[in-house]
Amino acid sequence: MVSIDVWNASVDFPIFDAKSRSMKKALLSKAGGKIGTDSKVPIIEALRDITLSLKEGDRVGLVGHNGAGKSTLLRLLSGIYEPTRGQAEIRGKVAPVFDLGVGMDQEISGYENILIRGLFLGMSRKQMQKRVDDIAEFTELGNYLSMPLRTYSTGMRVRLALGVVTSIDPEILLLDEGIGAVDAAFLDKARDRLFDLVQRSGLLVFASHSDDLLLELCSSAIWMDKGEIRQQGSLRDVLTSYKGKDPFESVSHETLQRLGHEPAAANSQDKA
Ligand SMILES: Nc1ncnc2c1ncn2[C@@H]1O[C@H](COP(=O)(O)OP(=O)(O)OP(=O)(O)O)[C@@H](O)[C@H]1O
Repeated sequence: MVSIDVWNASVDFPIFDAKSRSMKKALLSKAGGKIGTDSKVPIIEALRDITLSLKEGDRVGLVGHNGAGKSTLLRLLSGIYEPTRGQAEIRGKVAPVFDLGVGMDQEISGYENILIRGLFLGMSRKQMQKRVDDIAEFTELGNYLSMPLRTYSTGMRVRLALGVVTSIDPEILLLDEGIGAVDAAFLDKARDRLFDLVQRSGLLVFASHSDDLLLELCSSAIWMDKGEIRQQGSLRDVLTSYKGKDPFESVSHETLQRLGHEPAAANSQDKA
């Protein structure tokens, strides 16, 4: 059974090269996590006293301002970061998709990168070999797939990375917003694959600043604020508190249609 449980977890980052007064002062003036100044070394408290319990079937959106702790929380939930205090227990195989380019090698071909990236995301060699043709077709990269990755444009890299990421079968899928930042035309093409990916993943946590993507992929949400959970609940409730207005008022017409909400009906309270 897939699940993630976190009890009173905190993640601190000591900044060893920020000893001078001016640096401390500069750090103190920045937005983001709290900066402790009790010790000689400034400490950024990226996460403080996080308690949450996620189970199979959960589709959780992570929202919050820049530096609120969303990426750090994703790394804690993936097991990449150990809590400085408290505990985290992760049951299930995690596919962390924080940066589309991670796990790619410049010197090897697109085909070889498909395999390597798939292994990195927890798939077996056999599973990836079965998916190669489908991924190749999706990317529309043709003969380029036999060329080294360093010959690709940025957009071509994104196509390849997105093709691989949307082909995996994750138990726990942790997505950072980068995936929403890809070229709009290609995202349109990738949308169905992304949706299918989320459908077949056991548990999703998705950090994003895009209401449209959150509404399409998530049903509940966590609002992070200065390293703490400020609110947790249904996606619509959390987004309404965070943004100060109902997200259905500003979401695009296309998204409303995809969600099966006509604009006129979307304002009624019983739709969620
Ligand atoms: N490796 C690190 N070393 C030091 N401080 C860090 C590190 N990673 C994150 N932080 C700090 O932790 C806090 C939370 O950062 P995090 O990246 O989790 O925020 P975020 O909510 O994902 O922000 P954004 O929306 O801008 O991506 C910030 O104050 C940031 O400066």
